[in-house]
Amino acid sequence: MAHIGILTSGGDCPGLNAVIRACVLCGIRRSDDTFIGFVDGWRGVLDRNTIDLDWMSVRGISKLGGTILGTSRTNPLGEGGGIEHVRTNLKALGVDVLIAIGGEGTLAAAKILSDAGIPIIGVPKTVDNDLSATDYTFGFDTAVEIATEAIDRLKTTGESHHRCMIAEVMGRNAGWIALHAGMATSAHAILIPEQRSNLAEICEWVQKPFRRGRAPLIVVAEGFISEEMAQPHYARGLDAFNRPRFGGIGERLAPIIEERTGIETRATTLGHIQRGGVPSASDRVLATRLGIAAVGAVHDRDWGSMVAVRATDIVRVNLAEALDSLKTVPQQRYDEAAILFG
Ligand SMILES: Nc1ncnc2c1ncn2[C@@H]1O[C@H](COP(=O)(O)OP(=O)(O)O)[C@@H](O)[C@H]1O
Ligand SMILES: O=P(O)(O)OC[C@H]1O[C@](O)(COP(=O)(O)O)[C@@H](O)[C@@H]1O
Ligand SMILES: [Mg+2]
Repeated sequence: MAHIGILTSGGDCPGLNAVIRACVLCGIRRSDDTFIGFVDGWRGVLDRNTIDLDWMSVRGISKLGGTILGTSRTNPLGEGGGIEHVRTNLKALGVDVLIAIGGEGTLAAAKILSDAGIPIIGVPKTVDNDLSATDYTFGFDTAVEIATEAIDRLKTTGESHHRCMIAEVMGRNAGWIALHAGMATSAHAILIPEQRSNLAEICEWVQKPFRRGRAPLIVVAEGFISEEMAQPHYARGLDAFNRPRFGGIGERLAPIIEERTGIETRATTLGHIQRGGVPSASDRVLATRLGIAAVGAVHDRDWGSMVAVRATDIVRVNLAEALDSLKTVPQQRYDEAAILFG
């Protein structure tokens, strides 16, 4: 029997609640574990702001988007925090082990705390699917579904008006959402951060389908950098961790494409819509399996590990392995998609 703390941190994504539910139900059934949830990620750890998580409080939440615990991008090691502060607060609350559900930022902080002797198990989450050591993260499938549905809609209005439509999707420095949603919607070009296409070839990919009587469709990832650009487009400054807040590359490209090709062009940024709403069935399943596996890791006292998916299996990896490098779109996956551009 263990007293387990759970937190969700970083950008939210569909499936977080399914992990929380699976952890709590599995822990209670398996070993009479007790649970508390930290409110708003690491912020709740620093402030000792918690809620009790029992059987009733997780009832029916698998299908809910967002996170019942709230989230934030608080740095537990930043101002007002620190390793000893975290250790003291967990001890005061009687927490034996912390399950941290987050992306590369959250898990980087978890790794530092774990190296300092604080028992932590990581669960990977992000719509961006950019975490190493796991084939997929929950939230990604739902984000791709939402983006695909939205882009299908952009296509019908684009076709009616004989316009070029640009759909901008999330993903930070990885092009996974763009690659998958772009392929699913038969985009005429998919622009991703991993590939520095130039404006001349982008315009060619727009003009070719237009000549065939089609409305050109471009799917662009928010972190895309064309050959002509010195850095990714961002106009909303930096976040608390000095990373650019992306968004707006589609709007930036639209007038350039319109001017060069003479084809009327409109851009739509899908933004946070991609992260909201109910998780897909497959994300619920993945999240539930990861939650069950996290409790397994707790009882094996496998501190500093992260549960992950490899093919169809749930495995455990070291947090260090997960943080080794960003998982970006490999050349072969891009080349495969690019055969159908234009
Ligand atoms: N390298 C790091 N070391 C320690 N803490 C980090 C690191 N990167 C990010 N964090 C903290 O974790 C928070 C969540 O990370 P973020 O990247 O925003 O979300 P995610 O966990 O979804 O990747 C950040 O706001 C920051 O405070
Ligand atoms: O919600 P915010 O703070 O505006 O951040 C937007 C960023 O969060 C994401 O949606 C998800 O990123 P994380 O998984 O790292 O939180 C990115 O695709 C996007 O660039
Ligand atoms: Mg992140």
